[in-house]
Amino acid sequence: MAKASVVVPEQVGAAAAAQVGCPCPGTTLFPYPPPRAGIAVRRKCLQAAQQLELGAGLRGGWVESMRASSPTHAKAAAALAAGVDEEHAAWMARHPSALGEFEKVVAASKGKQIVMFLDYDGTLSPIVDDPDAAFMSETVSLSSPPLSPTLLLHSSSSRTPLLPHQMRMAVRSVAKHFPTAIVSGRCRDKVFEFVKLAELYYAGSHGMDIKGPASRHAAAKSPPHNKGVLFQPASEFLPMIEQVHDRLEQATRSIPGAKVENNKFCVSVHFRCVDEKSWGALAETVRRVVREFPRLRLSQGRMVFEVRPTIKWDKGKALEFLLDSLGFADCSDVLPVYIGDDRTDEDAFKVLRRRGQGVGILVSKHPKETSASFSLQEPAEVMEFLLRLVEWNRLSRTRLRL
Ligand SMILES: O=P(O)(O)OC[C@H]1O[C@H](O[C@H]2O[C@H](CO)[C@@H](O)[C@H](O)[C@H]2O)[C@H](O)[C@@H](O)[C@@H]1O
Repeated sequence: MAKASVVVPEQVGAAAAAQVGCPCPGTTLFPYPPPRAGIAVRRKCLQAAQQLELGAGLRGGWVESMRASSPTHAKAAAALAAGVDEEHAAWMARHPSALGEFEKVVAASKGKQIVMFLDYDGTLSPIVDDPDAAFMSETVSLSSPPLSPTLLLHSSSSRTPLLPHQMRMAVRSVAKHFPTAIVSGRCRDKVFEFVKLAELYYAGSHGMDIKGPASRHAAAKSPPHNKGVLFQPASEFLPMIEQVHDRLEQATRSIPGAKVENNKFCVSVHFRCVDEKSWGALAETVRRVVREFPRLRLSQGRMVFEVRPTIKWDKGKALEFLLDSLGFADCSDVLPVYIGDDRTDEDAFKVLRRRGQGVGILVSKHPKETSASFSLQEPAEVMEFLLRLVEWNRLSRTRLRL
């Protein structure tokens, strides 16, 4: 089987890298150059995060790692080092904008079926303080007349703020053209409540809860062996997750701003609204509780601790499972496109790299270590990218018919 469809922007990056004096313009995998103190700071933070996961960190290490998950802190750390702009330009050379390199992305899909994988928080919805308020839509009913992708494309490219319902319309349009899955750390029901599109695949709890389209129309279009797909590799952990959730809620009650979220097969402990002075105490509390459950592990996302089963399952495995379910196991004529913003999305980016197949796009305004090939700055750009894909596919199909 030929697997030649991975899109790596080296050629694009090399010229730009030369311009900004990047020391290793030809590197292919994990090409992030470490020349500056800002990077060293983040590397230290990353090591601290790994220590945290292993449960071997010192209190200072945890707090550093918590700081690294806050863009404002990461930015401040980078600003301490000289040449922030240069660092950013070098990073962009490695991970060019998927909008700027749109033609290159779609060229890779020639003769292939695009399959879309979309993270939720920070990708389809902007990051907000209250996790229960990360809406895609709050004011416009689903019965509102749909906006055409072309209209949306024009309104989004003018950089006006996103209307709350526009992203849902963009995802709906994309799902009409390509099989589309939402892959989220949230529990499946909750992410469905936000997205509200029955025609999509949903992989909640970091991929540990996968379900196929609920709408009859979409289910009818699914491959026959995949109707009603439901996969829950961590179901035996349900009682344990309930227990750890209750323990964490009780143990963190005295820390103002801490919020524990039950995501069914995993638990999130948020510290976005916790005073930085209490971060050390919170990290220690969470770690103490998780130690009571040797079959659970601790990792970190964007200002959040994630507690989950030790099983070898993550967003990357979910991506592979979904490709298989869609009938693309061992196929060279498929181009998975994964868009995400968080550390947990790196598992999926790594799978694309390993398979040598697909397009990984990191959503970030700031340089980050990543296995993604391309970048987009924020959800508004994600929407623009989705709409361009729809428009491109519509035009290509029209051309084929002529
Ligand atoms: O995989 P994702 O869909 O990106 O989910 C990861 C976590 O996202 C949510 O938390 C994040 O977004 C919140 C709302 O913007 C923000 O307040 C929080 O600081 C972020 O970490 C969600 O609440 C978590 O349960 C997910 O695990």
